Amino acid sequence: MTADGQLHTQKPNHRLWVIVPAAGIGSRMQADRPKQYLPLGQGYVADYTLSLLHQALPDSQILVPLHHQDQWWPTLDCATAHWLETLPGGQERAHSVRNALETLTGRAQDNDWVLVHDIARPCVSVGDIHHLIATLAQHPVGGLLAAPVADTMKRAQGDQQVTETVSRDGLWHALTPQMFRYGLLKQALNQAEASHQTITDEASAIEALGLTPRLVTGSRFNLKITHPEDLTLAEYILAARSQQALKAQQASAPSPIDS
Ligand SMILES: Nc1ccn([C@@H]2O[C@H](COP(=O)(O)OP(=O)(O)OP(=O)(O)O)[C@@H](O)[C@H]2O)c(=O)n1
Ligand SMILES: C[C@](O)(CO)[C@H](O)COP(=O)(O)O
Repeated sequence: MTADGQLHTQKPNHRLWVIVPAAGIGSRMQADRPKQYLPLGQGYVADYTLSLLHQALPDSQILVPLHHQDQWWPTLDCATAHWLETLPGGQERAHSVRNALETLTGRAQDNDWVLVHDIARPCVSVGDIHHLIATLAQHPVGGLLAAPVADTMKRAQGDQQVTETVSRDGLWHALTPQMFRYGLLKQALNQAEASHQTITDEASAIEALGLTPRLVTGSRFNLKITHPEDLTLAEYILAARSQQALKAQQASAPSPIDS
C-alpha cells in the first residue's frame, strides 16, 4: 500500500481480497425476491454494489457467497466478470464469510487484507473505501467504516414502552466495509463459531479476541437496504450522486471559449 493510500496490489504478499456476503434472503424487505436482486436505478442492487467495489479495487478478486437456492445471480450484468467468483453461503452471515475465507486457503497469506462489504449496501462511496484502506494501512488490528449516532437512543420492552434512554456518547453505527487481515479474521470467526457466539459483523469477532478494531468515519449515505423504505432512500442517494458527478464533469469540461 503506497503513501497515497492507494492499494497497489503487488504480488501475493500484499494482496487485498474482497468478500461480499450475498446469501441472505432479505426477509425484512418483504419482497418477492432477495433484496440484493431488487431493481435499483438502471440495474439491480447487487450490480451497483459489485461494480462500485470493482471500480474502487480493480486489482482485487471479489468472492460472493450465494444462497444455495439463488436463481437470480445469472441475471446480473456482472455475473460473469473475471474478477468475481461465487461460492456457497452459510446459514448466517458469519458462516457465509467463513466459507469465503475457507475458499482462500492456500491462496491468501495471513498478512493479506480481507475487506468484507454487504451486498445490501450499494451506496458506499469509492472515497470511503479508499479512506478506510488508507487509514488502516499500518493498523495492527484493522477496522470498519462507522457513523456516529446522532439521535437520542431509547431501549424498549416488546410492547415499545420505553425502559431507558441509552447514552449516545461513544455510540457508533457499524457499517461495512470492515477490513482485517486474513489470518486474524479466520481465527476470530472460527473462534466465534467454536464458542457458539452470535456475531453480526466481523469486528465483533475480532473484539471477542480482546482486540480493538479502529472506527473510520464513513458517510451515513452508506445505508444497508433492510426495510422497504431503504430502497427509496438508496434511489435518492444514487440519483443525487450521479447528478453531482454530471455537474463536476460539466464544470471540468473545456468551455467553448477554451477550445
Ligand atoms: N446467511 C446469510 C445472511 C446474510 N448474508 C448477507 O449479509 C448481509 C447483511 O445481512 P442482512 O441485511 O441481514 O441481509 P438478509 O439476511 O438478507 O436480511 P434479513 O435479515 O432481513 O433476512 C447481506 O448482504 C446478506 O446477503 C449472507 O451472506 N449470508
Ligand atoms: C455487518 C453489518 O452490516 C454492520 O452493521 C450488520 O451487522 C449486518 O447485520 P444483518 O442483521 O446481517 O443485516
